[in-house]
Amino acid sequence: MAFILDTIIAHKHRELAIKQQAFPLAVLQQIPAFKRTCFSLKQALLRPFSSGIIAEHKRKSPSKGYFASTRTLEQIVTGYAQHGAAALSILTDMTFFGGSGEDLMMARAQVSIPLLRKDFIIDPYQVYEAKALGADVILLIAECLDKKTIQSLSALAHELGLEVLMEVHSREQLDKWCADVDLIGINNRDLRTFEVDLNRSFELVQCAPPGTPVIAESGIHDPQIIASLRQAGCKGFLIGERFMHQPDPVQAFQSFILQLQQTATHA
Ligand SMILES: O=P(O)(O)OC[C@@H](O)[C@@H](O)c1c[nH]c2ccccc12
Repeated sequence: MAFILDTIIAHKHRELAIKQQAFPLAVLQQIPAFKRTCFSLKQALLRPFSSGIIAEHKRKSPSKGYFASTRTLEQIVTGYAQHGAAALSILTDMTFFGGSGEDLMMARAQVSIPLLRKDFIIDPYQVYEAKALGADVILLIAECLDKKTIQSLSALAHELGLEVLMEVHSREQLDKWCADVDLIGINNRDLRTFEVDLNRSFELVQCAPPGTPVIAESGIHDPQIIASLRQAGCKGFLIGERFMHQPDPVQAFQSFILQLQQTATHA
């Protein structure tokens, strides 16, 4: 059986062909968001007293199915921003994660903090699209891309004023880093087996290129672990399920932030 990641990428190629026909580049470039000035995720994470939390809007996942949240995207993103999220991650993949470009556009209309377009980017078209939908940062998953492609997609992102988050899951993938990569994400979840191991972040943060802030991604459920990850050198913490799995993700986020503040003051 093919791994899910291979299935997703094959699907992205088909989706791309259809989208490029329906919305040619010239059309994307006419969308007002295409001309906006982006927010910097790098700066948001390095700001003193930043919570460092990048809260993710995710409707479902291939491993968990639909999440329990009963709130609208608008309620969720405004709540996260109001209660101290440093940035938001918005899933735009529809088939496997239930998201869409409209989700990103709706989030953009609600909040003025950095937005990460969470998708499987394999082609320049998707970088233009990210800008037109209102994103500030794109995700490049090292597992799916060779170094040359990471270089060219990152250079294009910078041309459009977007930042680049390169996601890795192994020491070797860090070698795909190039100067246009602004942030490193360490995914604790193996995208091939779905296994989660928080030690990935603790191990790989030590190997990250200096000057490129590191974000620990996936499987973070406990505010206490954030203090340890921070001590190890992580500047950002990408959290989805922990909140989306609650009927009221905003309330869950708020009490998480409170606990986080308490652990910080007792440290
Ligand atoms: O829901 P979690 O375990 O808190 O994880 C969030 C985020 O890290 C995860 O959704 C993710 C990380 N990298 C990805 C790449 C594609 C899709 C999803 C992801």
